[in-house]
Amino acid sequence: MSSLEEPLGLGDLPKLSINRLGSFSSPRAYHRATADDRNTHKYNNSCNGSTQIVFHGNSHGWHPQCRQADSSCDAVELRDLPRKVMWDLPSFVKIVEVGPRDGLQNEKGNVPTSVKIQLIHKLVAAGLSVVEATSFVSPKWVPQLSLELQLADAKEVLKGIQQVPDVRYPVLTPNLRGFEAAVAAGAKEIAVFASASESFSKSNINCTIDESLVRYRDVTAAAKKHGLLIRGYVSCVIGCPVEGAIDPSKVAYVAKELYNMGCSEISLGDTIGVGTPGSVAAMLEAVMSFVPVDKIAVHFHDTYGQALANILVSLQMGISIVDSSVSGLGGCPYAKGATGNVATEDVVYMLHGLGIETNVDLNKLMEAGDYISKHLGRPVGSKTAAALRKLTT
Ligand SMILES: CC(C)(COP(=O)([O-])OP(=O)([O-])OC[C@H]1O[C@@H](n2cnc3c(N)ncnc32)[C@H](O)[C@@H]1OP(=O)([O-])[O-])[C@@H](O)C(=O)NCCC(=O)NCCSC(=O)C[C@@](C)(O)CC(=O)[O-]
Repeated sequence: MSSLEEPLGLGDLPKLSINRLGSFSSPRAYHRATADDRNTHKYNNSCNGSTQIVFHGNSHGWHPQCRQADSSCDAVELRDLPRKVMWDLPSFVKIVEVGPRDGLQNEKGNVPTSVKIQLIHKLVAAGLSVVEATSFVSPKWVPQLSLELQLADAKEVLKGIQQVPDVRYPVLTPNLRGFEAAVAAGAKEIAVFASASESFSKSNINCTIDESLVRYRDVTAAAKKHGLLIRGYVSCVIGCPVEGAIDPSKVAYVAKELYNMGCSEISLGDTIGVGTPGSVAAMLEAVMSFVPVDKIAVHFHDTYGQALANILVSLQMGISIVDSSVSGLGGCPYAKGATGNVATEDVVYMLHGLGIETNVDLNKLMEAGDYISKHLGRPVGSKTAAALRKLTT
């Protein structure tokens, strides 16, 4: 695949060249089931993944039953289905808001520094505890004027934020020069960003994957010396605009290296948004062989409208950190055609609908979305916000 026109199907996935994990089940979910449930095999799935649920009509109505060779699995009551499908979900999800950086870096017109600062304040007021603030990258090394315009004021943005205790404001640093500038501006958390695609690594940060890892070893060592938290990104975890499908083992390799050099969170970016739940599950399975699940974040661009489905499958596999962008702002200046991140409002709406806590106030979040959309002169990019606004106006 050399463009965004064809979706990546499961059949397109390259073979894994690493050991696969046996199971996704989280111990939390097992504990959540009652002892009775476990004894009657309702939760402790004895069907070993070969189960098919079939529906049988009888005098009691429609009941799904497990169809399997050894028939050791009890019939499952229909009323248990929602619980069965949702049993592995976390009770709390931490949302990492990337709109002020990942979102605004792709805007063509200039966004004043004061608007960026105000946006960050509004996002924090909505309850978001991690807001990626800006990026200390080279203003010279950009394919579009947008990035230069949007990130030239990184220092002013970081200095201008009234930082709230217990809120994290990570900033992107591609090298030691960016790291030093970030520290001088008061950064307490940095993010390094590598790629699982050689082509994207070259176009984004002008070096090979291995060269970037050498560079990030210096940056992370310096960050640890300063006692800073470090986030690590892997881009193009499903597909690359040039190389097409990316082997999950490549993603796992880069994620493992970043984790081993001290990144406390590894964010897996579907930069061009081509992933579907099947390809995402295979990629996560590979990464989870090397990085603990509670250290993994998912970062979906919504180019093909797959982001919420991909988030759901990630949650089912035990992930509880999700990156998103208010009003779906963004794109990537190095990935032509890719749209913004999944909208934070839509993620919050889905999570709350699933009974998952986020500590985010959806109304206040929509105010932040209205604020930036108004400034950019366009309608809000969140379906949830658009629908709820229609109801209230
Ligand atoms: C990595 C480099 C610097 C290599 O770029 P290079 O040209 O190889 O670097 P260099 O060391 O040769 O420096 C070139 C010039 O830039 C200056 N320079 C060098 N570094 C800095 C710096 N930190 N801050 C300010 N200036 C800097 C440096 O001083 C020099 O200036 P000159 O000597 O010619 O006057 C460049 O390629 C770069 O900045 N890339 C960043 C690109 C970017 O920001 N991409 C978007 C973010 S990644 C993303 O969006 C994906 C993500 C994270 O969201 C996840 C996902 O969605 O998948």
